[in-house]
Amino acid sequence: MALPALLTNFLPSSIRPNQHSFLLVSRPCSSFSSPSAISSGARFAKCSLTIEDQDTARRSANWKPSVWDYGSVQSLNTDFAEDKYTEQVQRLKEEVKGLFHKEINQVAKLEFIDVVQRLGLGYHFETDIKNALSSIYNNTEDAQLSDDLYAVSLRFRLLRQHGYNLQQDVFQRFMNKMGTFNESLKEDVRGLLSLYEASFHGLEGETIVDEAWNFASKHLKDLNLDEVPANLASNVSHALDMPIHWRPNRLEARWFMDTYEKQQDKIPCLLRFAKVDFNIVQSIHKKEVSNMARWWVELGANKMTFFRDRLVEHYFWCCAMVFEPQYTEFREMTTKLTCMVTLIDDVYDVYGTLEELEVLTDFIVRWDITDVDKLPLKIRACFLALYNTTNEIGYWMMRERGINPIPHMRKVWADECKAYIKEARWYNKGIKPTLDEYVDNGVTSIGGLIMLLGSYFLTTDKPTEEGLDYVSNIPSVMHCSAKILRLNNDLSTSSYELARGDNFKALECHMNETGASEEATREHIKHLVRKTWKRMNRDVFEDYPYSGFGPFLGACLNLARASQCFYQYGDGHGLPDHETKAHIVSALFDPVPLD
Ligand SMILES: CC(C)=CCC/C(C)=C/COP(=O)(O)OP(=O)(O)O
Ligand SMILES: [Mg+2]
Repeated sequence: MALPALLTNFLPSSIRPNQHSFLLVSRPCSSFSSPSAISSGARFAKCSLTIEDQDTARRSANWKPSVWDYGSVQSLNTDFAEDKYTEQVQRLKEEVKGLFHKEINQVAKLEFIDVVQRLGLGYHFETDIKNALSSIYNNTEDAQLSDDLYAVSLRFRLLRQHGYNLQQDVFQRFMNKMGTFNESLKEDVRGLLSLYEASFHGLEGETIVDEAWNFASKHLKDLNLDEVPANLASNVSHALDMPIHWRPNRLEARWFMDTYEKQQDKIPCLLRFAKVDFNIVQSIHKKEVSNMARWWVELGANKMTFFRDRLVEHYFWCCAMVFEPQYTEFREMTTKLTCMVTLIDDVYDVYGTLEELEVLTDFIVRWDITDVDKLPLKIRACFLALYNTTNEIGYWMMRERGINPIPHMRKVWADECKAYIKEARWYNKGIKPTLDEYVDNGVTSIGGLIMLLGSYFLTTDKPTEEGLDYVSNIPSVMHCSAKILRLNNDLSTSSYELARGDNFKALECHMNETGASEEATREHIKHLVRKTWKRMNRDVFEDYPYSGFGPFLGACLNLARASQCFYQYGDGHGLPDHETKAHIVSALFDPVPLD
C-alpha cells in the first residue's frame, strides 16, 4: 500500500540515540527565494504561481516543511513521569520551602527569590514569595535597600513584578541635579546590570526609569567584558541579548541552571530541585506534544501543503504562554486553535483570491456551513477544520465546565477574518494604510486574540459569562500583548512577506507615510514595542473584576515574551530551523542532565 504523503514526508532520516536529531526531518526542500530589501519598496514583487483548485492562478510561499518527524514526536520518551522522580521532587520542595523561613538579610532574601524564579520554580512557592515580598515592601529600615544601586534595583524589579507599584523615586538618590545618573556608577557593573533589568518594569511617563534604561544600556554595552568576572560577564551578555522580563520562563530556566551551577554560593538542593522539576514538567509537555502530533496526522493536514506545517512550534507558543503542569487542556486545545490561525492566515495572505476570501469571510462571520460547497475545495477544507475544531472545544467546555464559549470564539474568529479581508483588499487595490490604520487592524489580524481568549476559559475551573464577555471585548492587557506580537512579527517577517506578495506591514506603512529610512523605521517600531510593554506593565497592576484571571494575565505577558523570542533573529515561526529549533530542543525535548 502506498504511504500517504504525510508519512513519506516525515520519515526519519537517521537515528542517533541521546540526541534529538532523530526528531528532525532531513529532506531536500524547495528553496525559499531571498526577500528583496524592504527599502527597495517591492510592493508587488515577484511570486511564483501555481495552478490549483479550478485552474485559479495562485501565489505560493514555498513554505519549508516541518523540521520535525511526527512519527518520532508521537513516541517521545517520558521517563521523568515516573513516581520515583515525583517523590524526589516533593522532598526537595520541602527542603527549599524551609529556606524561605531562614533568617537572612533582606537583600539575600531578594536574591533567593530571584534565583528561585529564574530557575523556573516560582510556581511552587507563590505564597512564600508573596509573603516574603510583602515584608520586604514594608521594610524601610535596611539601609542597603535604599542606598545600594544593585539592591534598590533588584527590590524594584521583584516588587513591580509582583504587583507593587513602587515609585520610581527610589532611583532619585543615584541621580544628579541634571536628572541623569551619576557617572561614577558606571564602575558598579553588578549595580548597572540590576538597574538595566529593573528598567524593563517601567510605566508610561516614568522619565527616571527611562533614563535608567538609557544609562544602564549604554554603559553595559561599553564594557570590556574580558575585564569582568566570567559569570557576571555572561549575565551581562545574556541581559543585553534579552532582559529577564521579556524572556519566556522555561527558556530562562534552562539557561540559568547552567549559570547557577557555576556560582560559588549555589544552594545544591535548590539546583537539584530545579533540574528534576524541569524534567518532570518537560515529560508532561512531551506527552502533550505527542498527543498533538497524533491529532495533526489524523487530521491529514499534510495534504494541504499551501500553509505552514508548524504543529510543534504552535505547541511551543502555547507552552510559553502557560507552562504549569495542570494546564494541559489549555495547551492542547490552544495548540489546535493556533494551527487554525496559521492555516487561515496563509489562506488569506497567500492562497485565496480576493473573491474567494470575500465568500470565506462571509461563511466565518455567519458561522454557517449551509452551501459550504460554494467554496473551492481546499478553502472549504480549511473552513471546516477551523469550524469543527472550534465547535469541538466549545463542546468540551460545555461538557466539562458547563459553559458555552462558542459565541465568543465565533466573534473573535469573525473579527480576525474581517481584519484579514481588510488587508487582502488593501493589497489587491494597492492601498497603503498609515501606520496607525495598519496597527489598529494588525492587532487583530496577527491571530493572538483567539489564543488569549482560550487562556481565560481553558485555565479557569469556573469560567463565567461575565468573564467571557470581559475577555472577548479585548481588555487593554490583551490588546497590548497582541500589539507586541504584531510589531515583533513585522520587524522580522515583512521582507519575506512583501517578496511573495502580501500587504504593506508596519515598517512599509511608516516608511511610506513619513519617508523615514528603514533603519530609523526599525528604531521607531522597537520604540513602539517598548512603549506597549510599559502600558502592559501598568495593565497587570489593575484590579480585575473576575476570579481566575491569574493565568490569563500571565498568558498575556507570556505571549508577548514568546514573540520576543520567536522573532528575535528573523522569522522563527515561518522559518523555524535555526534558533527556534534550538529553543524547542532545549526546552521541550532535551532533559537536563542529572549527575
Ligand atoms: C502566536 C501566533 C498567533 C502564532 C500563529 C502563527 C502566525 C499566524 C504567525 C504570524 O504569521 P505571519 O507572519 O504570516 O503573520 P501576518 O500574515 O499576520 O503578518
Ligand atoms: Mg501571513
